Amino acid sequence: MFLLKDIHYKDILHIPYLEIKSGEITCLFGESGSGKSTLLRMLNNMITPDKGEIRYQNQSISEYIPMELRQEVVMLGQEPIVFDGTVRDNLLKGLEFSGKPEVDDSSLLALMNELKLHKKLDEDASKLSGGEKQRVAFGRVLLMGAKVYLLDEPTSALDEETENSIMDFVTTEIKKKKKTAIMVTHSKYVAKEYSDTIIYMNEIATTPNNKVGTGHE
Ligand SMILES: Nc1ncnc2c1ncn2[C@@H]1O[C@H](COP(=O)(O)OP(=O)(O)OP(=O)(O)O)[C@@H](O)[C@H]1O
Repeated sequence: MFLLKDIHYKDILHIPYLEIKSGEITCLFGESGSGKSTLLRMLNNMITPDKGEIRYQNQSISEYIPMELRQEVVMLGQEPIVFDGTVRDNLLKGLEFSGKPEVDDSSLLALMNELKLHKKLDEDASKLSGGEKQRVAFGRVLLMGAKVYLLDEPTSALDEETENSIMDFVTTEIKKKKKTAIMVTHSKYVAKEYSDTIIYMNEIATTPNNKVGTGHE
């Protein structure tokens, strides 16, 4: 689904060659500062490499209209974005931005239940805890029905039990709907339990602190 060739970005990341498969859940694993978020942001053209080519579905990513690409390859960033308004407003925001029809309250409540978000739809989203905000942002992204989900530490603010329960739900949904996910995680357990492929940054990339082929663990 993605093919990267000889990518250079500042002195942060150099990736000689990388393929990411369609229909899989791929985890990016590596030490802090190894360029995981940078790589993720390249995949929906939020960052453009200085050199090299990224292909998405056999076409250079630079040939896509960025806004259209980002609706198909949707990003859930490390810091959850919360808009002014209620939990409902926040869940529906992605659909609103992409011009898609709204979803009724019962579907929103069913999604919230799966995300272990036991809050009212009319609740002020700014009053939610960090972990709750993260799940509202996750819900918003899931509702968008994208082809590819770029998930940057989507469960970092959650306790282990909630994290596992949400990962169970999300990965089942992604597989059922034949979507693709590329996820950054610091959890070895999450990477091993929920991914089809683990990409170790120290094996695919060179950074100032890092050489290709140094192996992992
Ligand atoms: N726009 C930028 N300009 C300059 N340096 C940047 C920029 N974005 C990221 N960096 C640097 O690039 C390196 C990689 O950052 P990145 O956020 O991709 O790492 P990461 O592996 O996701 O880290 P973490 O696990 O801590 O989130 C870091 O040293 C960071 O400071």
